[in-house]
Amino acid sequence: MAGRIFVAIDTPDLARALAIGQKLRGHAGGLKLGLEFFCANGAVGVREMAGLGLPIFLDLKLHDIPNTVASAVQALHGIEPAVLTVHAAGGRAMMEDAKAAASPGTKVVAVTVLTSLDGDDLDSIGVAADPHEQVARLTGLAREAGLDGVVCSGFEVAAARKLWKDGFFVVPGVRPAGGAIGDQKRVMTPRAALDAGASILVIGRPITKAEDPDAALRAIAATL
Ligand SMILES: O=c1ccn([C@@H]2O[C@H](COP(=O)(O)O)[C@@H](O)[C@H]2O)c(=O)[nH]1
Repeated sequence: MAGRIFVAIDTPDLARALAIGQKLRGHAGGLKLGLEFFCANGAVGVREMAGLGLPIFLDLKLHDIPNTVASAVQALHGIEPAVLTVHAAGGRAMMEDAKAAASPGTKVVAVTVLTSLDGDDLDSIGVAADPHEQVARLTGLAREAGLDGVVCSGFEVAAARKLWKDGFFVVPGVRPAGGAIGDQKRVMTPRAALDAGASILVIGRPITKAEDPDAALRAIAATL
């Protein structure tokens, strides 16, 4: 079950990222690298992390006009991550072009509603739907665009999977029972998120900020 945990290595420091990745390589299902890491280290840093031998999830959350996103995805061909994110709010054409530009071995998944947002946040940016409705809407759009799956919270994943039985569902906003939530708002435990239908879990700080990240990962895996 630990193989379904992708650890978010959110640091601009390549040496630190490599050190954490090295500690986790025996138990993590993969490593997720985001904007913080990519802005500091680029493709060269991603290749170094890939050298640890774990699948790489490149969480760039691309969101721009279709041509720009497709060109950015094309520019990643030397990396070929296992998973790449775009924002579903970029629209159907953007998602179609992102998928068409990706390497065949890369799953392209769409972020629906960030797990750091709740209904009030959606309201404040002019989205009348609640997170549940908005995730369902964007999941349908991502499916129509030919993507491989979506990113959503554990609260929406069961309904999203009903809409897309063979979709790939990435669930961040995951915390062990009683763990600090930080900036996340729609949070679920790892066990509950898998039971609800997550394909993989993304977990960052509860593991990377622990004194012993591998022990923290194994403790979470033991709850699955
Ligand atoms: O809706 C989303 C999409 C992506 N993320 C990313 O997942 C990790 C979560 O890290 P934690 O430390 O476990 O909170 C982080 O890299 C986010 O960029 C997300 O949280 N929610």
